[in-house]
Amino acid sequence: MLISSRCLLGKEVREKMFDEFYKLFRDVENGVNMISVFFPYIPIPANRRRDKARLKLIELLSGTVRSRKSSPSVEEDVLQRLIDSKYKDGRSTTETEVTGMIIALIFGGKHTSSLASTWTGACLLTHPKFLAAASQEQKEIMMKYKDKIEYDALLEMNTLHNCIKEALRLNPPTTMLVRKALKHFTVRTRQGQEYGIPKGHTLASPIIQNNYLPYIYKDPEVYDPDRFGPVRQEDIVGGKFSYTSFGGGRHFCSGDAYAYMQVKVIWSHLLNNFDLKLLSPYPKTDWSKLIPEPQGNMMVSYKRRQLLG
Ligand code: HEM
Repeated sequence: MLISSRCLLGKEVREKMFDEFYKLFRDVENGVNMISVFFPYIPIPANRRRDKARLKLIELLSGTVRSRKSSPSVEEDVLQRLIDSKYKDGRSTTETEVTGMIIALIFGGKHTSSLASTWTGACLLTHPKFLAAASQEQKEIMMKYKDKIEYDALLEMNTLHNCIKEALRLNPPTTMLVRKALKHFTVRTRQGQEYGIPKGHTLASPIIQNNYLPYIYKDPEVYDPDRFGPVRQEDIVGGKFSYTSFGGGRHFCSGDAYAYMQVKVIWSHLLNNFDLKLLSPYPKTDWSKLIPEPQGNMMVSYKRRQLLG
């Protein structure tokens, strides 16, 4: 959330109202659960808190957007980009639109990225071979970049990238891709069966099943980041929609590069500065959550090494 608040929300939120924003955002998150997907306005306490918090968030962000719009200074963040954006017909974005988009971006990106970090940790700390490979890569890159985690350094972290990607294959934060058929079409399976999809029907594609297909991923249950390495490239060999943790097609996640960046910053810092050990077993998944997360607490012991930048 701290990273998001810097890059997406801007310095006003980060410097003046981070705690308040964070608390309100948590109330919004807690109001988005399985019940609220089916009954979004059912009058339960979580939904009441969610709606109250959303109104307050809008008030906070609108104030920031208004003062930016009337100020000559220009900030370097997503909030500013949205404020300065124009539609094809030349119309500027409104306060309400910018505020809504910022809340949607934080919503789409915060929980997913923090879970990606958690699952990456759970996978790395239970797979010494890949933990060693990721740590070795950090040593080499930090030596090259003189202990600074810079943008270019992050782009070179291919081993860590694949470790994150594989953690997300096994534990995708989004479970389903849902689409409405705008026209009738036919789907043919690998076995040659055909299914007609009538216009107007809703289709759900379960990411968790796509990511475990045995004809695409060798030993799909196994955590094996090397499957994405230059030799095997299982997701590319498997075809266009083989890896769907970030969706696919027109609505492919627009924050995927940013998400990898955030998780790499976190794990690069941890791998370089701490000796970590997972004390609890590899967590089970809590499927009751809209965005499935590790069940219970993950206990990690840490020993600080010499602190790098
Ligand atoms: C590990 C982290 C993330 C995962 C696993 C993830 C996953 C996804 C998935 C599966 C979709 C497609 C949804 C669909 O097709 O129905 C999606 C869309 C989207 N994501 Fe992410 N996401 C992540 C991080 C982020 C971040 C950090 C941002 C922005 C800051 C973001 C912004 C978006 C947006 C705006 C869309 C909608 C794109 C569209 O409809 O055109 N995501 N994401």
